[in-house]
Parts: sequence; C-alpha cells; structure tokens
Amino acid sequence: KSKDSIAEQVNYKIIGIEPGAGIMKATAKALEDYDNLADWKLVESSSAAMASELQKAYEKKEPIIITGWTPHWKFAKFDLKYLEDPKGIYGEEETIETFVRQGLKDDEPSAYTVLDQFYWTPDDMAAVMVEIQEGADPAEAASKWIEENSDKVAEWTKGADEVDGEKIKLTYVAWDSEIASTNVVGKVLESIGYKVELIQLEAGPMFAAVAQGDADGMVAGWLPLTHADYLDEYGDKLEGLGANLEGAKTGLVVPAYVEADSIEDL
Ligand SMILES: C[SH](C)CC(=O)O
Repeated sequence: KSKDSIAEQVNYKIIGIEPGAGIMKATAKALEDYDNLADWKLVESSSAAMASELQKAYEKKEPIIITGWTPHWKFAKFDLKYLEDPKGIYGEEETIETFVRQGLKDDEPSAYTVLDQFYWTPDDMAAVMVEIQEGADPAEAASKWIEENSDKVAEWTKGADEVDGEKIKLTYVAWDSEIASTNVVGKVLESIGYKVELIQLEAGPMFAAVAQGDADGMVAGWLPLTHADYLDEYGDKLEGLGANLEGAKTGLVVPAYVEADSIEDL
C-alpha cells in the first residue's frame, strides 16, 4: 500500500486559529494561490485549540500543519519549522506595533509616554509566554518579568509622572503573544498608579475599540502585512506609536519530522 501523502494523512486540513486573525486571511489566500492546495481546507478554531492539536499530533509523531507565528512558546517546546512560502503570501519579517486612541496624549500623558516607549525583544516576550504556558497566571507572569527586568521597564516609564488611580483600558486578542505583552504593559501602567482594565476581543473589534475611543490603546498591531486590512479600515482614527517588537513572523508551520520543506511540497 503506497505511503499516504501528507495531504491524506492530515485530511487536507490546515489547523488555524480565531477567525479574523490576519494569518487566517493570509492562509485563505494561500489556499487560492497555491494550486496544490486547491482541495485543502482551513480549520477555524482558536490559538488554544490549535496548540492542543499540535501537542496531540506531536506526541504521536503524526503530521500536522498549523498557522504559526513567532514569537511563540511552541518553538521552545517542539522542534518545528516554517514551510517555505515561494509566493510570499506571508510576507517577510513582521513588526508588532502599538496604537492608541486619538487624544490620549492630552488626556493621559503618562500612559501615552509608557505606551510610546514600550519596546522589547522576541526573547523577552517568549520568556513571559513560556511562564504562562507552564501554568502561571498571565498577570503573575507579567509581574515576575517586570521585577526581573526593572532596567528595561525604567526605560519605558522614563519621563512618565505618577498618577492617582486614573483608568486605562487596553484591548487585545487572546493570542499567546498578545496575552503576554498586554499583561506586561498593564502591570507597568499599574506601577505608576493607573487602574488598568484588559479587554479581550477579536482582531477587528480590537482595532475598532481603539479607533472609536472605547479603549485607550493596544500593543497588538501586526504589520506591514498581517493586519494591513485593519490598518486600512481604522488607521486614520488611530495614533500609531510604532514598533514594540521587531523580528516577528507568520506562516505555515509543521513539526520538523514532516517531510515537506515548502508549501509547494504539500
Ligand atoms: C499573533 S497572530 C499571527 C496575528 C494575526 O494573525 O492576526
């Protein structure tokens, strides 16, 4: 009996995350543009469900294809690789950018200063993500990281006056990377006196909430490609504060034992 193809072994399925995520739009485009993916389906699920599917397949050394991104704890936990993307659907390096509502600089200059100066590395983010993945509560993992990285945090709060309990609302999507970054920024804002509320939404509503002023800011803008559509739709109502992390990436990811190197090998 001929060895089943990878496609047959995974039932022509790519395991995705939440609908509305940019990587899901990119993968829908990949299914159209790569002729060999004509019969494939993209499974909408959630970041958490995708991670547990990956864990199950990996334990059984079975093939699986997921919508993956860096930074992410999965690369520390599993031996994974990105499939080459000759059509460039997933772009090159991505930057995660910070956006705030218009008017925040006048209303809350200290919060604005912290959000403007927030910048860290994929390793910093991964350290918090791994703690959370190993069971720590996100707020506790954030507090622990802040204690251990007070020098970096001091750069973010430089020039920001203490406040007395003013409210700040940050919105985010339940991607492991953004759970980490938003909890860290929230804790830093609390350290200078803010009462911080973290609001979890899907990607589109996250942009909309900041654009409409229902939230003060977010640190989850994946650009130039992943969230390009959202920036087109809401960009003129947001204030962009630039990169908070560089060297991010998205694409189709498989365990290293899967005998495919490119999307075209599927
Ligand atoms: C953290 S995910 C790559 C972001 C997205 O796909 O919208």
